[in-house]
Amino acid sequence: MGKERIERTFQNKLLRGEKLFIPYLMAGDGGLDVLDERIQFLEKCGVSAIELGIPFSDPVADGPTIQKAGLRSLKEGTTLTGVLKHLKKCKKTRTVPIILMAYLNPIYRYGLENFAVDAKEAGVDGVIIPDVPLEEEELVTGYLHQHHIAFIRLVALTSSRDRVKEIASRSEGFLYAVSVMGTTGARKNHDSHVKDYLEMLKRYSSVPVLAGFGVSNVEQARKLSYHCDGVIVGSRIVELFHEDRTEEIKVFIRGSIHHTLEPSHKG
Ligand SMILES: O=P(O)(O)OC[C@@H](O)[C@@H](O)c1c[nH]c2ccccc12
Repeated sequence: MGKERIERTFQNKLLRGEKLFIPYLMAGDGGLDVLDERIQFLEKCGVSAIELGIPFSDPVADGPTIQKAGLRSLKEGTTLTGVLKHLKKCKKTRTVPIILMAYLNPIYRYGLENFAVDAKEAGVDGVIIPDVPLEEEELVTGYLHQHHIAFIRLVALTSSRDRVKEIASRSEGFLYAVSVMGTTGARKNHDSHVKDYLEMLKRYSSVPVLAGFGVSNVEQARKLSYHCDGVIVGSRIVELFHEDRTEEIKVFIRGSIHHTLEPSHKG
């Protein structure tokens, strides 16, 4: 359960020579009824974990695709409470680790301690709260740790080396390497210095490093994964589910994970 489950699952895949792939889903996009079916589909595709977003009215880090999905989900009446209840109901049939992604506001309103208790009960293994900076993280990490939930940290291309070292030394589950400047959303390509950034993170981090933001095809996933442990894909997956193009999701995931001739190097 929790942090250990994420780390064990990832380690097993890496040892088999697979790259990691974490798709992002907006909970409640298409209604909560389709959530379980989508999770099961992604499990069958061989994903390493699923990042499940809680819709929020003011998603500062999100680009247009995820913003729109959030609005659709809010229209369906999705709440954090509803998502946790749903996850709890379907807990037994799931095998893949679940990482909840929420802005601080809904969690704060829920109550930090209640959130940790209920998330644990619902089978949540890790949490990403992008608007909690390093300096404030103790606000949430105490409760999360009590319930063995991983607090997944993000680093940005603009983070200073000292900050990167500090974040990497605290990281648990995996380290989320934000690989573009700006908001979430598909991009044509990544800056050439991203590979140096990923390799630097690999040197400092004791947990797997995954690159996210702007990854929208197999070629990009492979290129980035070559320099780290895998990728996180949001906007493209959200779009393909919305358009019912599930076959393309399968091709994207399978093509991204089974390609490791060389393992990423660790210093
Ligand atoms: O959509 P992209 O560019 O593929 O990026 C992943 C991203 O969507 C997902 O991890 C995410 C969605 N909302 C976020 C907010 C902050 C950090 C990460 C996220």
